[in-house]
Amino acid sequence: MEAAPGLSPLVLSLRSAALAVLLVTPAGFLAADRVRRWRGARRATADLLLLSPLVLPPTVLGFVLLQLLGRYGPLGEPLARLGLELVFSWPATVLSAAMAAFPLMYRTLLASLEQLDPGLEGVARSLGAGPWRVWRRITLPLVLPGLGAGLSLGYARALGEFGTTLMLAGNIPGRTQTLPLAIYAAVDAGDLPQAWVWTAQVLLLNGLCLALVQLFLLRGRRPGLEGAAAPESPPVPLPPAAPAAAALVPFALRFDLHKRHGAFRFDLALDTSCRRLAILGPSGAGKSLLLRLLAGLERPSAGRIELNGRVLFDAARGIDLPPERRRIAVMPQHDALFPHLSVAANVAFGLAHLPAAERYARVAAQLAAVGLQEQARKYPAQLSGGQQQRTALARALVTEPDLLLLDEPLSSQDAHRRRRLQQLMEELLARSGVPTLLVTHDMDEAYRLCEELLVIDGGALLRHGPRWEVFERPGAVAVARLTGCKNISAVQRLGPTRLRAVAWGLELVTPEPLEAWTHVGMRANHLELGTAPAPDAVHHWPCRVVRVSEGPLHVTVFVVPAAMPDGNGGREPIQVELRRRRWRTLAQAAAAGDLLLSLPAGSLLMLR
Ligand SMILES: Nc1ncnc2c1ncn2[C@@H]1O[C@H](COP(=O)(O)OP(=O)(O)OP(=O)(O)O)[C@@H](O)[C@H]1O
Repeated sequence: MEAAPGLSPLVLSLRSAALAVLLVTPAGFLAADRVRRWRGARRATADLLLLSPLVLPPTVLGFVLLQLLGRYGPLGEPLARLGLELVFSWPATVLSAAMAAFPLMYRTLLASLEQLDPGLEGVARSLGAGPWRVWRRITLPLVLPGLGAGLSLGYARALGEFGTTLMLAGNIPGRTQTLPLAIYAAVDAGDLPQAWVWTAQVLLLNGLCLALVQLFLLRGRRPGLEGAAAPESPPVPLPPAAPAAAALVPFALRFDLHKRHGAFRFDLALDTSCRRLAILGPSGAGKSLLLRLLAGLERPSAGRIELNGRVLFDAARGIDLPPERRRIAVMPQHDALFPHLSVAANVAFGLAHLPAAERYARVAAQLAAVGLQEQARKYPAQLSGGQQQRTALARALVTEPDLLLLDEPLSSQDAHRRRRLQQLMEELLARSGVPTLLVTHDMDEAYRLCEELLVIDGGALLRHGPRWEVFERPGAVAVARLTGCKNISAVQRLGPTRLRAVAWGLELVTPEPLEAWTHVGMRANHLELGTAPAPDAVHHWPCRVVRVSEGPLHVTVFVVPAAMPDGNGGREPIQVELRRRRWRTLAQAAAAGDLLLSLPAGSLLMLR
């Protein structure tokens, strides 16, 4: 344990600081990785404790350590019995330096870890990577610049440690006299030239460390990967569709999930064999939470998940397969591509278990399927938004998962790109036959891409059924609204099949007895405007236009029944959606007040 007498302060300092940062690196990593997942009081307390060596006077820290580790201290005594005496020996200089370096290492790593896209690690797990591989291939490379900066800062701080070292290790020349102590001793002895020699060494070393910090911080910005984003490439010509082999494999998803997040309760059960299911719901309904629970990225408090007969989770039987064993791929809202890996490496990430030749062939085929062969060597930051989405889709599909979870995959795209990506997605999903759960706010997307709709709100099921049925018979006001019905009114019962729609002051005859219905709805694009009643109209009313909102293709016309006074008596206007061309032919009649509003047969939604 004892250093050979006569070691120079420079060597002693370099050694203590190096051993100190070696000690605090894993500790700082573990602490930062743990604390980044905490919030609130737990987080604040941990931060306070872990950063305290930074703010406590070093002599106070040294004194406390001396009391703990001294020969008669609560830790020193058992150590002494083992023949280990820490105080006033060179290991005490290492410990003192470690106390100084730890908070800087911890803080720098925490900042780096918090800058990581939280979706990356989850996506990597869902692609079959275990926690260790995720750490090695994703987390570590991405926090490497932060780690480098933390090491340099910690080393610089450890080199300069004085107060704690003096208290705990003493100032023993050749054994515990590090550079700061040597400067103090030289000044004390009036040997200023010697003090300057040591000072120059400290300044040089610290300067080097700080230069390294800057270098690492610059590397953290990865200028090499931030080339100009590519312009959107032309539409992808897909080869003729081959029959989807995977579509022949029967699909069955059964779950009954329960989870609480504070006041939010999630209780949802489903049994489906539909290969394309869209999940609709307002913001905060629990859509993303459902995907996280299914993928194993969050643990339900109770329940069961069964996919194609495989039990993925069963709280009662203590089964909880980790995400990498569920064969459920996730594509989150913001594609979560691994920024330090090329397009090809991103796509290959989930194929690590395959021999290189097969992996290469599968990646090449998948890149061709999404039209990205030319971009294989590029990094995500060099791609356009649409290309990034295609890469994320390719990365998920290439693993041939049993289930693909798409969380608003196109929400960040502009309208033009969105339509093209939608088409591509429709083709790819049909061709691959991979069963898909799609979370979306876009009704059109849900209808085009999926066969069944699941409507949820407040963590509970509102409606589940084939898409046409949910659209045509939504049943509940919330479902009608969520599926885009813009005209909804409470009703007043006038007879078994007669009612007044209160919001519009209109009398209506219903196709079925009123029963428990409390509201009616009329979809804007089902209603018709014209100078004569529509041929299949069950109701028509003279109406007056109160406002027109023009889109590039469609026009929303707000009308009120003509009989109503100006200002429509506080009643709501009815929205009618028409193609622009059709509206142009009606403009004159609208100006003359000759318009009729028609409700075609079968268009009245009965709601409760
Ligand atoms: N880790 C968490 N801690 C606390 N609350 C959470 C957590 N995860 C989800 N919640 C709560 O659960 C509810 C559902 O969240 P979720 O993200 O699933 O909504 P969503 O339907 O996907 O909404 P959006 O459409 O806006 O993405 C929200 O009220 C949210 O505050």
